[in-house]
Amino acid sequence: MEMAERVEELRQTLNQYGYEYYVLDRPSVPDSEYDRLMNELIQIETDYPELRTPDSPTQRVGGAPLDAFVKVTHDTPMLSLGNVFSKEELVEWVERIEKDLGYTPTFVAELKFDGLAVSLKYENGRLVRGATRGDGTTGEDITQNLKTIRSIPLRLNEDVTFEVRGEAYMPKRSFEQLNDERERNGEPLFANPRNAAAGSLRQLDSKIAASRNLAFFAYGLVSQDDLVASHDESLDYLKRLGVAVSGDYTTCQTADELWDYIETYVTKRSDLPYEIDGIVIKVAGYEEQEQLGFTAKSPRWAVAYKFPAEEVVT
Ligand SMILES: NC(=O)c1cc2c(N)ncc(C(N)=O)c2s1
Repeated sequence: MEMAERVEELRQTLNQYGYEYYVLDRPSVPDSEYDRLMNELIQIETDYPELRTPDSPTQRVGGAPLDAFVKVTHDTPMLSLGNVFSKEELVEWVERIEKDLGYTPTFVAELKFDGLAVSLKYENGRLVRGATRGDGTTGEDITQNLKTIRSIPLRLNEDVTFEVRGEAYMPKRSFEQLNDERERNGEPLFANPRNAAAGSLRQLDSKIAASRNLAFFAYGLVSQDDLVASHDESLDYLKRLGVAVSGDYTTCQTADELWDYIETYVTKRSDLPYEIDGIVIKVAGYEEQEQLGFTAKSPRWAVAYKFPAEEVVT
């Protein structure tokens, strides 16, 4: 078989196995099979360096540490969300939307992951840039570190060009293991998974980021073309492309349904393998989002219900 064909075949197989393992958490082959194919690809790319490309699964852990992060400007600002802290405030927010639209739209309720907001730019299905939110307009290029996150695909199932927005986070188990290790080494502990994720993604040496077992959930996409017509469709579309999307979202028709969803997670959140600090509620339809627009710093068509701060058990 032609070497280039074998390389492409190995890449597609390894990307599929990686997706099953890291995104679906449902591997279809034993680790030994994955490692065998990965070693074959590494060997071929070593013998034929011209066949090695940035989107190869062998290129997840970058080269030499950076001296600094390059600043990037977000074509579409990464806005922050307005917050509500009670059912009354949530009902007021829903009523304002009903008044603006003249009817009650469909809402999507999702988990609010407590990590670091990031932007992933894909061109023709390949990850070309990963960046932090920064101040919403200017972030930092942390592509090398984000490529080490196994649930971030380097190559999508379709050659689309768009931007994915989501949260890079550290699962609770990774956080506990990291702090146990730091305690053994007499290093300062991280206060919480969010700080640990932020600290990991600020590392100039991507080998350190790669060692921190970070994960990622997409929660939106930005595109110039009309790929989908609503937010819930965008989540299904991202899943189809091989991007990690949390399955814990639901559509709601009323404030009461939204509040029921919030209440289930007030208790359920402690059982989740990652931290959440609230529930994000969005108007589902892109036309309604367009109609509602933005305030100076936040969308009018989305809000975050923040859980009460947990009493710290001393
Ligand atoms: N700042 C933002 O727009 C968002 C921030 C977050 C977050 N931290 N977690 C989840 C979502 C979501 N499910 O939409 C959003 S949206």
